[in-house]
Amino acid sequence: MLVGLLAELFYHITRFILVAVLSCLQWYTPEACLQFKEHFHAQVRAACQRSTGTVGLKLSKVVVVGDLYVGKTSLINRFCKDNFDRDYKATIGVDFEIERFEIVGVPYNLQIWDTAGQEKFKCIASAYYRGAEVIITVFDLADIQTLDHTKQWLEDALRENEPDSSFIFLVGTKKDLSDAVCERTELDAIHFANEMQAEYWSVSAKTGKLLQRM
Ligand SMILES: Nc1nc2c(ncn2[C@@H]2O[C@H](COP(=O)(O)OP(=O)(O)OP(=O)(O)O)[C@@H](O)[C@H]2O)c(=O)[nH]1
Repeated sequence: MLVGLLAELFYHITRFILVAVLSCLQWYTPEACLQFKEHFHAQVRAACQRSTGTVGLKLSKVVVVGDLYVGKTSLINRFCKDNFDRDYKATIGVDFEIERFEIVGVPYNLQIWDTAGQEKFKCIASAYYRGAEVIITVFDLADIQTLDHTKQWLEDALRENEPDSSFIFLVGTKKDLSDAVCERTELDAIHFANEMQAEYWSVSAKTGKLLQRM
C-alpha cells in the first residue's frame, strides 16, 4: 500500500516538474500535460502535505541526450537561467544544473544532466545515464539526420536503466528557424515519438515563445 502510494506520488511529482520545466519556457500546450487533466490524487496530495521526512522523495534525475549542436545546453540554460547564448560552446563530457521547487509544500530538487553530443565524449556521458527518471532526447528541427540519431541515443540511455522506469521526451529544437523542411521533420518526429511512447515537443530556446504541439 505504502509502496504503491509512493510510486504514485513519485509519478505525479515527476510529471509536475516536467510540466513546470516546459511551462516555464512556455513550450507546451495544456492538452499535452496529463497533469492538468487529472490533478493530484487525493491520497497523493495528503501525502505531500504531511512532513517531508515521511515522503523522502526529493530528487529527480533528468538526462538530456542528443547529437552535438542540437541545442541541449541552450534548452537547459533557458529553463535554469532564462538566457540564450548564440555562440556555441561544446559541452565537455557532462554538466549539470540543480533546480529547486516546492510542490504542494514539499521541497524538491530537479537534477538536470546535460551530456555532450560529441562522439569522443560519449563514453564519459553515458556513465551518467543510470537512474534517470526522465530521458529527454533532443534533435534539431532543421537537421533531419539528428532526428534519425535519436533512436540510438535513446537506446543507449534506456540500456542503463530498468525497463519502464523512465519517462521519455522527444524534443525538436530551434523552432524559430521553422520552414517547410522543419514541418516535414516534425511529422516524422511525431510518428517516432508515438513509436517510442514519448511525449513530443517542438521548442525554441531562443524565443521561448508558445509553440504548438503538432
Ligand atoms: N536559432 C536557434 N538557435 C539555437 C537554439 N537553441 C540552440 N541554438 C544554437 O545552436 C548552437 C548549439 O547549441 P548548444 O545548446 O550548445 O548545443 P548542444 O546540443 O548542447 O551541443 P553539445 O554541447 O556539443 O552537445 C548554439 O550556437 C546555440 O545558440 C534555438 O532555439 N534557436
